[in-house]
Amino acid sequence: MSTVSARLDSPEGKNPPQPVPRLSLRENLVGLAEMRRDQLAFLVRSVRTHGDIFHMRLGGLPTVMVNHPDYLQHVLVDNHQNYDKDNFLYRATRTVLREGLIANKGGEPWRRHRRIMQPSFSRSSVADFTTNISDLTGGLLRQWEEPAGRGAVVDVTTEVANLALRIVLRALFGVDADDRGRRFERDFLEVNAIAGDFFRFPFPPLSWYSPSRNRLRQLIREMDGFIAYLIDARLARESEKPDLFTLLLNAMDEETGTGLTHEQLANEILAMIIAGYETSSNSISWIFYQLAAYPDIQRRVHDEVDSVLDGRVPTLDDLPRLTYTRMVIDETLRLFTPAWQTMRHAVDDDVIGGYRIPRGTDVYLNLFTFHRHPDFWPDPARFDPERFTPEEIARRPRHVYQPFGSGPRHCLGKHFALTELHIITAMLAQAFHITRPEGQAPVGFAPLITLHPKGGIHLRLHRR
Ligand code: HEM
Repeated sequence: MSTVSARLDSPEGKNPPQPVPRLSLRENLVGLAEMRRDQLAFLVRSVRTHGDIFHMRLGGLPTVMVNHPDYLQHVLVDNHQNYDKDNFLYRATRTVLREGLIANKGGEPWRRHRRIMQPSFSRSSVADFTTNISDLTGGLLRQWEEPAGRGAVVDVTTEVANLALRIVLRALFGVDADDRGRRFERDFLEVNAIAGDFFRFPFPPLSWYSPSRNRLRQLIREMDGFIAYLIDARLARESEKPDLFTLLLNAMDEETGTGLTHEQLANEILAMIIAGYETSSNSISWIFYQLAAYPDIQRRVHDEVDSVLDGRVPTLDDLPRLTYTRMVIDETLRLFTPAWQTMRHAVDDDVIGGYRIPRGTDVYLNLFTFHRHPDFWPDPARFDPERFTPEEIARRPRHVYQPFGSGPRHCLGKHFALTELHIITAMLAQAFHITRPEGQAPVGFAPLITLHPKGGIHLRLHRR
């Protein structure tokens, strides 16, 4: 255990809080260059060298990185009132997502929107979406039969991104994505790359005029155009039952008696779509990749879906019995956490694990390094679904695993996403045996604002 973790043993208040250990000027300068070259390697090396809490310059800006479960619990849950999203990462993200739920700074505007949207994402509401998920997945699997028949390699990442976008649009707003959906995906991937670069090296500012900043503005305009098109399409027809769109449209602020403005509505829709398809589609890509990489694990998933489903399309009631499939999903979300980094801003002075956090500090939480913490995950880089048996889960402190975050700002779409991943993985396993193309180099990470497979995942499908 690192010396920094050991400090947790001394109760706060007994000893005066210490300043957070700082990287030297030289380490920060080397780090700035290394971060641009290979952000993940830099972060992994930094926590290995400096422990669970340290002050560093992230992209040149002062930040405190925390990497211990108790520290994340403190920031996200126990003292969450002291931490909002008025920080470097979310200020940059707000350029795209504006004041939608994910990037919203916090406080009453966030609470009000969360209250409005929460009921549509409860476990029972998600049940209504499952048929859409299995219908749309069935459609993609049918399309894949032809390339599978001739042994072709499929661009899984692109196809699955489109599937996840269509699922979120259909489930939440009742409309289908046409070619505009494909364009939106391409636009957002480019936005994600520009924003990821900016996070590594925040110059020039996003508001400046330079080729990449102009391009960003153009992409945002195109994405806004897509949202306007969706809203118009939705308004043009009656919905049989109240959907999220209707709820948002009719939402009233009890204090002022006013609803969401057109602009706020559009911002929420954009945020929901991006949150809803980007992270899920990356997860599905990585799940497929891991199944192809580990034939024994894939065989166990095949056996499970065959015995539980016996050829049927999975329903919500089947999911609790697809336990091994779920363990594969959980382990994939540990190692390939798509929403891999977040930040908070200390509103007031605080103490984390005996260290002083002055008001105004940006705190960086990185789930990529966190989910590889060697004190909690033996042989952390190894892919091993057995870590998620009920016994193993019970043996670990609860908050060492949080692909969906925790506290009041945890993922609104967690049940939606897990249901989606479970159904899609089970249906894929029913239909295909998947392999990696011969001689394919291992797929690396592209650390954008979300964590992508570099170059996408391409796999060979074989009909079962
Ligand atoms: C595997 C898929 C997903 C993962 C790993 C994921 C992960 C996360 C994480 C870690 C956060 C918290 C970020 C923070 O604390 O700063 C978050 C927030 C959020 N997620 Fe997800 N998410 C996924 C899918 C979804 C889906 C499908 C939706 C909606 C359809 C969604 C909607 C949201 C929203 C609205 C927030 C912001 C909540 C708030 O600030 O109140 N997510 N997600």
